[in-house]
Amino acid sequence: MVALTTAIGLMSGTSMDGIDVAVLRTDGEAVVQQGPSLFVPYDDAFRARIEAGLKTAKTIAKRAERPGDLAELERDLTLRHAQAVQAFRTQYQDWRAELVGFHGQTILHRPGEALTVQLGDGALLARETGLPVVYDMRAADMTAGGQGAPLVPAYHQALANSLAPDFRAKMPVAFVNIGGISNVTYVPADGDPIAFDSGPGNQLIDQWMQREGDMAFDEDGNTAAKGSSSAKIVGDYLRLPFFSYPAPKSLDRGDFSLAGLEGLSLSDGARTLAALAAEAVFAARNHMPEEPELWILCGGGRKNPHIVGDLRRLAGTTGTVVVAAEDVGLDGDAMEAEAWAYLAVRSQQGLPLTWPATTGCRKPMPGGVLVQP
Ligand SMILES: Nc1ncnc2c1ncn2[C@@H]1O[C@H](COP(=O)(O)OP(=O)(O)OP(=O)(O)O)[C@@H](O)[C@H]1O
Ligand SMILES: CC(=O)N[C@H]1[C@@H]2OC[C@@H](O2)[C@@H](O)[C@@H]1O[C@H](C)C(=O)O
Repeated sequence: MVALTTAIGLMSGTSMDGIDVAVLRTDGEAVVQQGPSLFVPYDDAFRARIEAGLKTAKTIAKRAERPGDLAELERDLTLRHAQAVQAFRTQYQDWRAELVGFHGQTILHRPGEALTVQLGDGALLARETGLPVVYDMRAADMTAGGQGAPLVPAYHQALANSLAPDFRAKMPVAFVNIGGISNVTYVPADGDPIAFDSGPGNQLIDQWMQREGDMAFDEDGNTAAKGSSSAKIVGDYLRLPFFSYPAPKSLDRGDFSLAGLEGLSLSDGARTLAALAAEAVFAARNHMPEEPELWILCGGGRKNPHIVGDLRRLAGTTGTVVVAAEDVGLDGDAMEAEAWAYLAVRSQQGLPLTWPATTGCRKPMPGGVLVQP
């Protein structure tokens, strides 16, 4: 009989809006059973501390350095994750977790310098929760020449293989995570997935709404609904060198900016950036060997009807179909946290987390650091 591990996954993404918690029971190969999930938001003050931490992090030259108040921020962030685990276990007592997969918070990502920094103290989390913790899952990939991101493709591949027969018949499929940054995973019928970061997701929209409208994000695309998009500005973004770099490739949060939108109204800016998010995802097909038959959307951007509508229109021009994760029986909010649970189990078993075609590593790479409580 296959041994199953029940693992909790914890993700604090580039949107810096809070902690996603999910639980999974798996053998590290096929997904066996997804459990419940929980989102624990950060308060505004803590979010502002992370934002400030991103600036401080720019001075980091070696990944263990914690200049300024980053050590204190790392401790507080870890304690918040411990509280999130506690809240989750109290709410879902039937799911007795044996392991935690801890992503932490990326504060710096410079793949060209083999430098990626995630705040998150695995040993402290293990002590606080009393559970073994796997963390620091990006570093090993970088030592093997990889981008250190994205890591979710291993899980996307397992999900693709567990789709209902109707959807499996649609291989190749592309999973699209529209978070702060968007990343795509192309899963062929046979062979390893191809993956890379595809461009800005919600991050520029969020920055625009915060700067111009004093709102955290464009909820349900309500602001964009009053505006129209500028094809010229979208085109200018798409001509930036990133889009023609070969895959695999990955992005840091600071790699795209709002420069170029000056003078636009709040609603025109929101609409233009939604169009950009959709075009950037669609442009990912330029790096795929075949047209995916199905695009499966996850992450917060699937709730912006303009991003989804534009992507549907674009996909329609190639006869391909766009669905939300929920349409194929998956949870588009919990998927990243689930992935961290899945990757933790793979890490514990010494299985690869990344492949040459997902991050550019020289050979399939295991990764992650296991700490006992
Ligand atoms: N109802 C909604 N309408 C429009 N946009 C939404 C909605 N809900 C969430 N979003 C967008 O989704 C973002 C959060 O997405 P998500 O949680 O997938 O990001 P993340 O996991 O932090 O990012 P990443 O995957 O890059 O690490 C929010 O910042 C917001 O821009
Ligand atoms: C360095 C880092 O944290 N990258 C994140 C970020 O957010 C989306 C995209 O950029 C992806 O590369 C990655 O997260 C996902 C979850 C991943 O590693 O698969």
